[in-house]
Amino acid sequence: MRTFDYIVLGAGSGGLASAFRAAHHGARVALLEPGALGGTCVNVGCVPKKAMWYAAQAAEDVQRARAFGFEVSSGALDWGHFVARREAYIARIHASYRKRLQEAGVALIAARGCLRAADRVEAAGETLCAPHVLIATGARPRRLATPGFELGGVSDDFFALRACPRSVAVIGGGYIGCELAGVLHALGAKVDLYARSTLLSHFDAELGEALTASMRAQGIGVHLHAALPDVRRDRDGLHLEHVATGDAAPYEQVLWALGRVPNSDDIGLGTVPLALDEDGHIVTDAKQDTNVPGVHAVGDVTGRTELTPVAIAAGRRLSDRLFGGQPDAQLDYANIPSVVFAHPPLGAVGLTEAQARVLHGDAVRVHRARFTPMVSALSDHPQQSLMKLVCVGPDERVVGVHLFGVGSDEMLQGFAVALKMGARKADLDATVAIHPTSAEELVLLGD
Ligand SMILES: Cc1cc2nc3c(=O)[nH]c(=O)nc-3n(C[C@H](O)[C@H](O)[C@H](O)COP(=O)(O)OP(=O)(O)OC[C@H]3O[C@@H](n4cnc5c(N)ncnc54)[C@H](O)[C@@H]3O)c2cc1C
Ligand SMILES: NC(=O)c1ccc[n+]([C@@H]2O[C@H](COP(=O)([O-])OP(=O)(O)OC[C@H]3O[C@@H](n4cnc5c(N)ncnc54)[C@H](O)[C@@H]3O)[C@@H](O)[C@H]2O)c1
Repeated sequence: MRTFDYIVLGAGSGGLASAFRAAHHGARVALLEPGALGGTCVNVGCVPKKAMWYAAQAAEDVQRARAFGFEVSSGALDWGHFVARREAYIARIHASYRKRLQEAGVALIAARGCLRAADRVEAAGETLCAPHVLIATGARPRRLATPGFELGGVSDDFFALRACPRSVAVIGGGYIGCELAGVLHALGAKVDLYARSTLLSHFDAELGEALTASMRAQGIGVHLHAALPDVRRDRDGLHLEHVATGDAAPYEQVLWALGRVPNSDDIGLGTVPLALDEDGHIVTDAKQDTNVPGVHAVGDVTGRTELTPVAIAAGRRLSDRLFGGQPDAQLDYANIPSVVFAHPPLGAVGLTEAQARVLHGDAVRVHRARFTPMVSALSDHPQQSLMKLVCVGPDERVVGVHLFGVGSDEMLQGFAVALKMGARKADLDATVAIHPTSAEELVLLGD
């Protein structure tokens, strides 16, 4: 039996970050991973998704260049060529992780881990022992028993595509549904998007409305309040049942994007009774501790804001507390910014207007700007931008920043710092604008 200070299940965003930080503090670490290093984000999430988003942006840039007067033709993307580039980039990330783990002295074990006791993990027939065990096993796409589900694919299958499908039905109006619908449309597929309520219903309602209008203006069929369809294959393609289908039907592909389920069902919870919530997430307290002493969890398996930087930050804080002499280290889950890489992108930090009104009633003041960004005006593109500040109280503390439009993805981070520091609307007003940009609208809302 090998003994360590820390055993980490899962080398995704959270597990890797926590393992590196623990090793930095001098802990002897075992890291267990049956799949590719980097987990969801690197292999079937943020990284290949952003690569496809860049390809889609390039397609839009070609259109724009034509509108500007360049003599360029907009041919289709050689999808296979681009995927080879994308995968080469990912292979470099794998190699870099492998090297860094070696340098840090982390014992990487290419096997699935299974809890046998609070301080014991079995992996590839070997028993490992440590006073602290981290579960960072992530999540996987939700699959339903609905008829014909297997005729469609999930986000993992999207990344396995080697050519652009002619027509696609995307089912699910969350992050992944909106992002992949946008990419597929920009790269030449006819796309219909079906959502059971509105798009991005956890975001400020005006952002979802702006995205819906923008997608429709671009030619994506957006079907809101649609029932979950059954899928049937006919000679001419895939048919959806129980919904009024759009122009792109029948479809060459159906893509399900219905959320994710935690990887908590196959890690030995029969022997170590960790508390789960009703969706199977491992319940953790503010310090990432579970109900079983010595067993901790971070990232998607806990269901607490399923984003890479959140898993990383929680994993690092945990190692700082366990091995770095920082007993109070813990992640503040409030005011986490996030971006949806739609076309155009959108992002938000803090409270939506509706949340602020529930909490603060009449003390809420909203400032917004709707405008045509210069790049759209120059190319006669219908794309609009929307920027919205939600403020509270007589001194108008900024409690929400909501952005839709070109550049939002890169613009939000700095405003998230300001919000976290307690910025007032007057602080934004007192900041001199950078001209000509879209970002300047946020400091000119009072003028
Ligand atoms: C299509 C898509 C796009 C996304 N885009 C973004 C984005 O742009 N920005 C963003 O912030 N987030 C994005 N996310 C979310 C982000 O990928 C996740 O929040 C993040 O990867 C979670 O990290 P994690 O460490 O909890 O889990 P994961 O990264 O999923 O890692 C878990 C690891 O555990 C391993 N494992 C499972 N069971 C065991 C076991 N028993 N023993 C050992 N190892 C095990 C798995 O093989 C996996 O490698 C996206 C997700 C998807 C699906
Ligand atoms: N840019 C980013 O940061 C980014 C990108 C992709 C994913 N992610 C993360 O990954 C998570 C998973 O993404 P996602 O888009 O799969 O989840 P999501 O929670 O964002 O959206 C899921 C969608 O599926 C719908 N849905 C769920 N069950 C359904 C059912 N039975 N019938 C009909 N509709 C149903 C929901 O109403 C929702 O619209 C996100 O929550 C996010 O945290 C982040």
